[in-house]
Amino acid sequence: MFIDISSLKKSYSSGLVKTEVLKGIGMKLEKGEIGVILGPSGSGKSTLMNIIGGIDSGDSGKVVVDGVEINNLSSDLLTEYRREDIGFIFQFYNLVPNLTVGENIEVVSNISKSPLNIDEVLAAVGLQDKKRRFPRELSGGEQQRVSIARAIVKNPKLLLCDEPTGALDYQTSRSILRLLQQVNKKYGTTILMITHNAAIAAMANRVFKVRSGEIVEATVNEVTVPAERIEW
Ligand SMILES: Nc1ncnc2c1ncn2[C@@H]1O[C@H](COP(=O)(O)OP(=O)(O)OP(=O)(O)O)[C@@H](O)[C@H]1O
Repeated sequence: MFIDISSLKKSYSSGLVKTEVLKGIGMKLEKGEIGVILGPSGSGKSTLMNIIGGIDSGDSGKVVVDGVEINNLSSDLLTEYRREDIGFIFQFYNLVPNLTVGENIEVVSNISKSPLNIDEVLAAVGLQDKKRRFPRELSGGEQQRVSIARAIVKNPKLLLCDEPTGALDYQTSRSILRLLQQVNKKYGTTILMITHNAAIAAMANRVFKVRSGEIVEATVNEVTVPAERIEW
């Protein structure tokens, strides 16, 4: 099992008030699968994903990714895990505004142990002719493609996507989802994606419904739907 989480708990305290955000999460995803996390605002989706990505840590429970218990890693090893193994994609693309498309990808590839070729990655996201543009000269969908290229250039084991289509219109969203599916196929990258949009679940191998810090339903799709055929 590539991701194997059990009894994961996490609370945040402010003053005397303690809020339990994750109340004993259990979740499994196989290598090469696409998983979708669905749930209302504030249910704990981003907290869960941030713990899986080594940005945040759980209070108790086990989080095993590719055989490594990441809750026990030293801070140096956790940094290495985040840098080498995880690609992050967010709703707002977080590109560096004064670097070109090529340079935005290069800064990540430069610090990676076994990066993919930048031009190959740009071609994979359909932006080979935009390498010298700046982010402000691109549409939202194109900027998200750059952020996907930046995430995959390090050839991560796991791609974590937090509402990757949240800021995009319908057609652009579908093309981004299609691209993520293509990345999953081409590079065998395991993908875990948060969304509010239940229709997107059809493209996933596994779907996790989160409510108030608990997984209330985990389903396996025997057949997945190509993103271009999903409608909402
Ligand atoms: N650093 C923090 N300190 C205190 N509370 C936090 C912190 N991060 C998250 N929370 C709280 O934890 C709860 C879950 O937040 P989280 O961002 O994980 O939810 P979410 O399901 O991703 O929501 P959304 O869909 O709106 O992004 C919320 O009530 C939030 O206010």
